[in-house]
Amino acid sequence: MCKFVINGGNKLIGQLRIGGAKNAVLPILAATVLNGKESILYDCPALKDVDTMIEILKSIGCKVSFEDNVLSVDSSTLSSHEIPEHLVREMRSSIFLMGPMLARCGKIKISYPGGCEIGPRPIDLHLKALRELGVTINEAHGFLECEVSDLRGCEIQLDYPSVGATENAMLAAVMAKGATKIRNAAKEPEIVDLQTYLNVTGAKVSGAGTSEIVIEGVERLQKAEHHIMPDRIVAGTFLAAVAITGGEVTLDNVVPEHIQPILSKLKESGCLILEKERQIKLKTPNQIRAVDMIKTLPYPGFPTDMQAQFMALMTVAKGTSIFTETIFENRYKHVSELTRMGANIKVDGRVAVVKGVKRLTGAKLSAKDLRGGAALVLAGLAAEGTTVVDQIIHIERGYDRFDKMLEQLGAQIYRIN
Ligand SMILES: CC(=O)N[C@H]1[C@@H](OP(=O)(O)OP(=O)(O)OC[C@H]2O[C@@H](n3ccc(=O)[nH]c3=O)[C@H](O)[C@@H]2O)O[C@H](CO)[C@@H](O)[C@@H]1O
Ligand SMILES: C=C(OP(=O)(O)O)C(=O)O
Repeated sequence: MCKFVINGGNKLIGQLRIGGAKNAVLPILAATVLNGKESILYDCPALKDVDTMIEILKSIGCKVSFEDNVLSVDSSTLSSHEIPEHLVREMRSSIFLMGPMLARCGKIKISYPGGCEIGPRPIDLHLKALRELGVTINEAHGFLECEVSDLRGCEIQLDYPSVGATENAMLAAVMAKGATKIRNAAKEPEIVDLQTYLNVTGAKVSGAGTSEIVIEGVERLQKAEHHIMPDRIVAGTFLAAVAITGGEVTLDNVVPEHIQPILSKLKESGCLILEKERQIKLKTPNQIRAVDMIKTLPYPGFPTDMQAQFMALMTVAKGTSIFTETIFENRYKHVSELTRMGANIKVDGRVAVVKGVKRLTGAKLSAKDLRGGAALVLAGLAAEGTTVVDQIIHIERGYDRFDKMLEQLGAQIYRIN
């Protein structure tokens, strides 16, 4: 079992380049099935989830190569519509294969997806959208067997702006007969990145980034090259990591507009932020102040994927902060671990009250999920003494060379196999 060992107390100072976004590359990788040709993706992060998606693509006959953050997929050799269960169970994002496989082959057999334990994650909205496009879905023994002879454009009203359901519906509709309109669509920047990739292949998608997306079905798609957008959650995580240590940083390859809700809370906590076109500078004040309300919401609200890391920061802030997690039911698994370091946090249902303490102390901890695990590393960077975080397999689902990037800023962190 791999672990991070962190000797806390070093201020993080320096400059970093942020890589491509996990939540953009995963649906785009699934989308590469659609064109039946080559797709070349630049700035792909080397993540466990990306490896899993590559394994899935290979298992259904695609040719894939991945070197120096350039990923190439040739889906002309696609030969199977059955996605191996052990791979599907490794991550939630395997569900993104549904839309593209139905569009390309008219069928898919897939098990229910796995992923981090952050509360129930139903897929009813995905299935409802696919059914509206004409798909027949049989659910039995933990598997979904889906078939469609002709996908037909339709109007889809999402009951909730689910990121994944919006993307799956877009992917299925790209080659449907006629036009599809998705109402109450999620507005996350990663959906705009998916639209950009799809349109490079010749799809006709518009409206991503707003709550209404329109897809005019096309008959065939071309080969494509695309640069994956920068990871806004990785950027936010490094800003919080620097702030918790009282440091100073310049981040390159970030889109300030994508992380406004995070920047706004960092400013409230006293951090000085300077924004340029694709760069952010952060300087920490002598004492971080508590931010009274952090409520997670769909984009452009405060991202649930930054709740844990921001909570780590608030454990050493002056004053009391209140978190409300509105997206996932059980996304406070980092709390019991932070408490072992001396943090003062009380959870009642979806609300967590964090009273800042003077210092955290190093402890032996376990990462229970991706962002919660990253939050423990952040706390370890600020703590007195040594912190050991095990189960880092969760962290490595979403952070490419997390230890090396932190080390580049002056952290004392070691990865032990
Ligand atoms: C790969 C990826 O992009 N993952 C992100 C995506 O996950 P994901 O696409 O799974 O998140 P959704 O937006 O779908 O989920 C939001 C909420 O809707 C619920 N829901 C979702 C689908 C459904 O069919 N039924 C249903 O009830 C979920 O349980 C959750 O409570 O958005 C989340 C919310 O910003 C992020 O935390 C994840 O990092
Ligand atoms: C929950 C997350 O991802 P996923 O949807 O891939 O599990 C995340 O990125 O924080």
